[in-house]
Amino acid sequence: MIPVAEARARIVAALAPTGPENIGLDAALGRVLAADVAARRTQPPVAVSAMDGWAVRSADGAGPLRAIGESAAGRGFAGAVAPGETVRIFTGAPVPAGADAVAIQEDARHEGDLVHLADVPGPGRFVRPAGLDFATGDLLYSAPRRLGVRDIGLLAAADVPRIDVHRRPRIAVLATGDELVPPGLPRGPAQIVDAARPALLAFIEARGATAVDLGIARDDAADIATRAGRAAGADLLVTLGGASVGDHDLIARVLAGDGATLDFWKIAMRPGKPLMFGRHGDTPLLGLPGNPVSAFVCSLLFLGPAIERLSGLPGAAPRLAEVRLASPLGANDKREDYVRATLAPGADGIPLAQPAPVQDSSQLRTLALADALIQRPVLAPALPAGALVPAILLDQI
Ligand SMILES: Nc1nc2c(c(=O)[nH]1)N[C@H]1C(S)=C(S)[C@@H](COP(=O)(O)OP(=O)(O)OC[C@H]3O[C@@H](n4cnc5c(N)ncnc54)[C@H](O)[C@@H]3O)O[C@H]1N2
Ligand code: MOO
Repeated sequence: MIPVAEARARIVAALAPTGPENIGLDAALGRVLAADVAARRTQPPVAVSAMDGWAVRSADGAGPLRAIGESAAGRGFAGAVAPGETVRIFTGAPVPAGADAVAIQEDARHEGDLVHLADVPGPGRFVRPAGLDFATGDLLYSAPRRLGVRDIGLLAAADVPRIDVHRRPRIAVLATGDELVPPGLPRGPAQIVDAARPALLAFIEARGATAVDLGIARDDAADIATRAGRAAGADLLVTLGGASVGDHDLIARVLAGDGATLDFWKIAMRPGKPLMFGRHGDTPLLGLPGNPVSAFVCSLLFLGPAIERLSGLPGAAPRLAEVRLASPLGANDKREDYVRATLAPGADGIPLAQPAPVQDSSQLRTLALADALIQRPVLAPALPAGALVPAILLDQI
């Protein structure tokens, strides 16, 4: 059994980022930049007003000033403002030559051609200078970076309609087990519903990769090998189940006979001990345990970073937050433990974590209703209620 951090490091080190592709901004959300991006324009392109009011020369004082025209957004005033003059101006409109400030209309009285100011703006007041946000050639982003909603806005503003991003990783998923039947189909009395594969497919899509569903293989060497063969060309093959040592746990044996090599098999973690990693032909292979909670926790701790790495990012461990135990926890053994817990608001702002009383790795309900996974390091001592512990928050997952 190797430690969790070492397993993750070995997985990430064995994977290389996918190559670049050029895509439109409309498809950019969640994608990872493969090249730096510079602004292709200056924003704002000229000095513009931040308010509706009057463009003035601040040195003119309260006036009265003579109104000589109008500057609207997208349609500036062609002339210049001479001493004693003003131009009606609106938010986003170019500040005319000669003017150096804007008086907001609430502070101005307009009678015929004459404008009186109740409050005289200082130089630059309510003027957005050219390039306030960015200028042509400014480096906006260094690759790699996963693009969020705000990034789409900035790229659009910078007139960058297309970008180079890493190709979406293609992750092939193969479930195994004679007992598995997809949801909604007829089942024999000892059969169960395949729950881990739909969850895994959803996890992959949620992480910005493309899931390639290879279905459910029977506990049969030929079926497993045939289906695994269809993963050729994928960036990663993820198997589900059959990872342990039982007579019907065939993944390691079948794939080894089919040209797979294993880098490691079994990690010091609960749930998720029988995790395996290696290669099947040219395709990296991640073997997840079949217990659905184990499969999810392994996805979170290893597949997530693997997808990140394939996407061009570093492949970091999930972030840990601090929570406070609502009840005591026993001492831990040699396996790093991830304990399902619900969270309640704590008096001091630190959430109070209540571990589920039973932590069996078959129980999807306690997983779905959990708010956090408390991390228990190897050989952690027993802890009383009130102790602070690290946890992965599940609210975004
Ligand atoms: N003698 C030992 N037995 C087991 C060990 C061990 O070290 N020695 N490890 C245990 C641990 S820990 C785990 S985790 C499981 C992992 O086993 P497998 O990866 O071989 O998974 P299966 O045997 O195929 O299935 C385990 C369990 O999960 C159910 N399952 C499988 N796939 C799905 C699915 N897609 N959806 C829902 N449920 C699924 C399956 O029916 C089994 O109940 O091994 C322990 N045994
Ligand atoms: O690791 Mo298994 O995942 O303990 O049930």
